[in-house]
Amino acid sequence: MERTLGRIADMCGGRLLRAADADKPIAGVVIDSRKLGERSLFVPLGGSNVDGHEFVAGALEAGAASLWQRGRAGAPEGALIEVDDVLEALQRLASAYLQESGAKVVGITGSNGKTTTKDMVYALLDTKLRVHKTQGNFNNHLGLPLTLLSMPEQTEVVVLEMGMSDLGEIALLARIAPPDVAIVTNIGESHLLNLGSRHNIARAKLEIAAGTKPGGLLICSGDEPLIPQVLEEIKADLPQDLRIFTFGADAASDDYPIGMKPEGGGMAFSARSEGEARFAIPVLGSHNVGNALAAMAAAREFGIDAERMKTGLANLRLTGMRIERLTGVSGLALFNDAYNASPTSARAAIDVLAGLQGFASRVLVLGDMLELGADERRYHREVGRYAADAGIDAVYAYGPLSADAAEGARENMAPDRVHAFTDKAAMIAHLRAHLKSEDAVLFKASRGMRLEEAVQALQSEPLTGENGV
Ligand SMILES: CC(=O)N[C@H]1[C@@H](OP(=O)(O)OP(=O)(O)OC[C@H]2O[C@@H](n3ccc(=O)[nH]c3=O)[C@H](O)[C@@H]2O)O[C@H](CO)[C@@H](O)[C@@H]1O[C@H](C)C(=O)N[C@@H](C)C(=O)N[C@H](CCC(=O)N[C@@H](CCC[C@@H](N)C(=O)O)C(=O)O)C(=O)O
Ligand SMILES: Nc1ncnc2c1ncn2[C@@H]1O[C@H](COP(=O)(O)OP(=O)(O)OP(=O)(O)O)[C@@H](O)[C@H]1O
Ligand SMILES: C[C@@H](N)C(=O)N[C@H](C)C(=O)O
Repeated sequence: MERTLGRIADMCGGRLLRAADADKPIAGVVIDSRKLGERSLFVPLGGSNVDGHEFVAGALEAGAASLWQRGRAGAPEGALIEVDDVLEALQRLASAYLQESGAKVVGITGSNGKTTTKDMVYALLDTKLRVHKTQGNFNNHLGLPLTLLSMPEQTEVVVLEMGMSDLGEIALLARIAPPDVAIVTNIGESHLLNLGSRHNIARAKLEIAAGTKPGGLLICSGDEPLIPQVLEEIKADLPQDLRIFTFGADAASDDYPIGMKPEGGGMAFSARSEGEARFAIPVLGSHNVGNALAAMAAAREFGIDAERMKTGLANLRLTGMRIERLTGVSGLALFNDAYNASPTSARAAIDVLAGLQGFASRVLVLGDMLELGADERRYHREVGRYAADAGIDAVYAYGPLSADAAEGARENMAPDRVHAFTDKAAMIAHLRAHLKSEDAVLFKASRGMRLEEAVQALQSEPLTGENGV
């Protein structure tokens, strides 16, 4: 974003403290003073360690401009814009910049699949349009505005992940960036701790529908009964002429896969919406075919045809740690699905593992699934039982909650095939001593468990058992 400081003051609802700075050229917004340049606008935010205002004087000395919280003492001399609330000013600036750019908005929310679907929508639109997308997981009240402010001026479509962990959060994000196309991937159990019920998760997610532009398109799962139920409850809040397109497993939805099968390390499928065309995605899992159908529906809205869809999906570059296939030095097949976990995504991961062919053993390493609220132990036990019923050959459970997953697995697995740990190093040592190079191991846990550390260990260290190499 390039604007004069005076224009930025107008865009964010602030007051320029020195009129002489009105024509100062600004290129880019930063929230970390260690990354600014002389044409930056520094936005000082509070954090768990320090308040960014402590770095404003240094930013001005470096030639940058800065926001300043109205009423805060000690404002240094320099190119300052005084605002009522720094975070709100950042959000207003981002929204104003989006409106001035004229870019269309694809907003993506859901308990699981936001990042994956974002990457897919980006890959499809990028075959024809100038597209910008959320980097990593920057999907909240701070990440979304920063995504917008990093958007090139000529962007035609911006693809935004919209995350939440409480009611009202998606509504805020949709106010900052009202979607032309809104996607709700699924309603799972993520953040049940705050929301209390899946019904409330659905209400929180469908705030994106209420925030969509009149005549806009809502693309959502047709397999989730809570979605039509909540849409009926909130129909008075929905925009005029909202169009709804559903994707799901069968003909109960507007679109569904035909002839879906694992192929070449990913999935191949046709779609009811695209006739005889065959598509391929370089990632396993029927749930990722569902994500692809949602992404294709969004792309269709922007005139992307089947040939471009084939190209875009084939060239998909998926953000890491989403069933990411890796190989250990021993030749062991590793599937790193350790970015995050909830019961829905854990079951999806187990389905992928159970469907793998050509491996001596299929091993699940399951870490705790966090933020699930009062029923967390039951959810873990049910996932462990699900793994046993799916025919997984061995289950490693890591973390205090995963002890319940181990109990659930033992309901239908030999006890010597189920191992529970609270010490990551001990689990890694046991894995290295008992895995064979012909095995496949899938890792699944919430972000807070940092299970990727076990993936990295098995990727870089040899196996030590009698069959290890
Ligand atoms: C404000 C900020 O920058 N926070 C980040 C910062 O946090 P920390 O508390 O450590 O900051 P400090 O106290 O160190 O510093 C305060 C500020 O001062 C700046 N500063 C510091 C030193 C200096 O010399 N100069 C400086 O200018 C500094 O830059 C600070 O601004 O660092 C953390 C570690 O890197 C970051 O994690 C933290 O970022 C916060 C959490 C954040 O919200 N970041 C967004 C960009 C973001 O989108 N992060 C996503 C995670 C989003 C997420 O969790 N989404 C949920 C759903 C939504 C939940 C919602 N309720 C919520 O609250 O998020 C999901 O399930 O997906 C990400 O990074 O993945
Ligand atoms: N439609 C889906 N149904 C179930 N699980 C899914 C689905 N899509 C992705 N997943 C799984 O959920 C996990 C997270 O995927 P992804 O990062 O794309 O979702 P997200 O919504 O961005 O997650 P988070 O909210 O934790 O950032 C991965 O393990 C992935 O395999
Ligand atoms: C913080 C939120 N984005 C998240 O990832 N929560 C999971 C459950 C975790 O912290 O592990």
